[in-house]
Amino acid sequence: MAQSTLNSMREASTGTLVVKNHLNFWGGKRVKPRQEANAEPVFEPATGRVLCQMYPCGAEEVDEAIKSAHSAYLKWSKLAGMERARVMLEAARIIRERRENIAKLEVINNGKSISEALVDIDVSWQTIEYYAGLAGALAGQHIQLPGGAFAYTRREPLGVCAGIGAWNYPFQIATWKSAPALACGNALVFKPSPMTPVTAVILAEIYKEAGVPDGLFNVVQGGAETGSLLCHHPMVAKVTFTGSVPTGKKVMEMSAKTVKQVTLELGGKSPLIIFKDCEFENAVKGALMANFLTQGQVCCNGTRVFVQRDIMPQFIEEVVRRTKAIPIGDPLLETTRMGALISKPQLEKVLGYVKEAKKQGARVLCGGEPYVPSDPTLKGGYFMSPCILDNCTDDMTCVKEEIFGPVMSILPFDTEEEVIRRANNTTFGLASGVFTRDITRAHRVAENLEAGTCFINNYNISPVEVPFGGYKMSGFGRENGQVTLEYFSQLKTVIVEMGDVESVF
Ligand SMILES: NC(=O)c1ccc[n+]([C@@H]2O[C@H](COP(=O)([O-])OP(=O)(O)OC[C@H]3O[C@@H](n4cnc5c(N)ncnc54)[C@H](O)[C@@H]3O)[C@@H](O)[C@H]2O)c1
Ligand SMILES: C[N+](C)(C)CCCC=O
Repeated sequence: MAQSTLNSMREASTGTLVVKNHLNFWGGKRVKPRQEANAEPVFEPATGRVLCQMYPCGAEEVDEAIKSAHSAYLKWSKLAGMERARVMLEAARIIRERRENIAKLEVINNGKSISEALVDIDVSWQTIEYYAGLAGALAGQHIQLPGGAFAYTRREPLGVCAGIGAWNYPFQIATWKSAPALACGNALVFKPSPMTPVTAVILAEIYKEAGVPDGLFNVVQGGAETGSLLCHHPMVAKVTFTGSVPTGKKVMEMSAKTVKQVTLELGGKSPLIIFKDCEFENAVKGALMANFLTQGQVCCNGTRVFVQRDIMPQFIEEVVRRTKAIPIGDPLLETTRMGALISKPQLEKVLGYVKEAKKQGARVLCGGEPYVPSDPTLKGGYFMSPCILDNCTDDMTCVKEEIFGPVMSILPFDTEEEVIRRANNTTFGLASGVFTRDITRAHRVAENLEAGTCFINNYNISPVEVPFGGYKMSGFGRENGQVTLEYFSQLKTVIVEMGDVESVF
């Protein structure tokens, strides 16, 4: 089934695909929506055309998906780690084999360029492969106690977990959540963003084809209401959420009612600090990587670019020159480097931020305008030209708020002490970056920045082996890396007496 859906992608081009298959998945198969009344159109960002309809799941459907997950969990959790690993490795292999077609479908639904989507799909199978490798290594401790008694700990799964995803990395988010969850012996019910419903169900089909029990990875479609049903459900042990800060707060509040564990991967307004002793060419490339991937719709983007005053003129000249040269257009073309934003409202919101920045005194050095590609198919797409703002100050809205679009704000600084204070002056704390040739300074700055990640002399790379997550209001818990196993498992202590019970009674 997965293969036949994906096979149709070979011929698909921008503006041609219509998705008609059911997008819910539980009990090991696609499930017809129960009610078609609340259908929401899903758009192809590059054309503005309707790609499919999304039918939100109601309480009965969510309950069915969770019960299906629970019965799969009872079987899956009894397998040895190595047995789970074998199935997961097969899923990773299938994704790798079908990477082009999955990436194409992702592009059509999300609007990002195919060159980026291919990387996202590669990161996805690597994530599953990585956690498959760790599944067999899950282990407890043995603790010797007096009189021959001893204790041991068991690392056990949590049960049924719920995943709620954002729209910027639809397939990758589903794998970042499912791979560690499944490796630890859990089942997952995943709700993608209502704007990007089409690729999570492909992942569900691939897991099934690889041999997971029916119900182990399920997809329920919907928006806030469906998400809140997951957060309230008594059979859900944990919610792993990726999205905005306001929604994250609600997820935490709802989950508290039944004391569910929560992981929150939220937004950011990350600082990127460029010292005058940097390797200049790399710093400019780093600033572009920090701002313009996925049309700037990246949680960890370094959108506050602090540049040491001495190199400001050269930096501006070069970063603007390169930004103006970014090829915008049909995201399925290999030469395109910037596709379309996710939706018309998102495009308008981002353009609104640029307008507001100008009103507050920022200067637009390039971009910040709607962009209409010459290809007539793309006339209704949600494109804009990547924007660089200077003359910015720390109190401007464009410098304080997460824009989630291709808008870089440049801020001059003089000293290290000053820039660290200003970089930390935010409620967010997802990521940060520093470019310098001074190794001592690099580590000192990394230590002092209040963020879950600090990139030194690069930006926005995320190897699956390293933990990713926020400080402050950017959330808590981690994805990727070994540590994430701790967020998808719980520790049981078993105490064993080898002698007689010494009773005080
Ligand atoms: N830290 C990370 O790893 C990371 C990654 C990607 C995106 N993000 C953040 O996500 C945001 C953009 O994504 P978005 O617009 O999809 O975010 P969002 O908060 O609007 O939605 C995220 C998800 O939550 C669901 N949702 C909305 N209301 C809900 C409710 N009341 N209960 C339960 N679920 C609910 C949505 O349907 C969607 O699936 C940005 O702030 C970005 O920084 C963070
Ligand atoms: C893969 N990146 C670029 C590090 C993005 C991770 C997910 C954030 O939105």
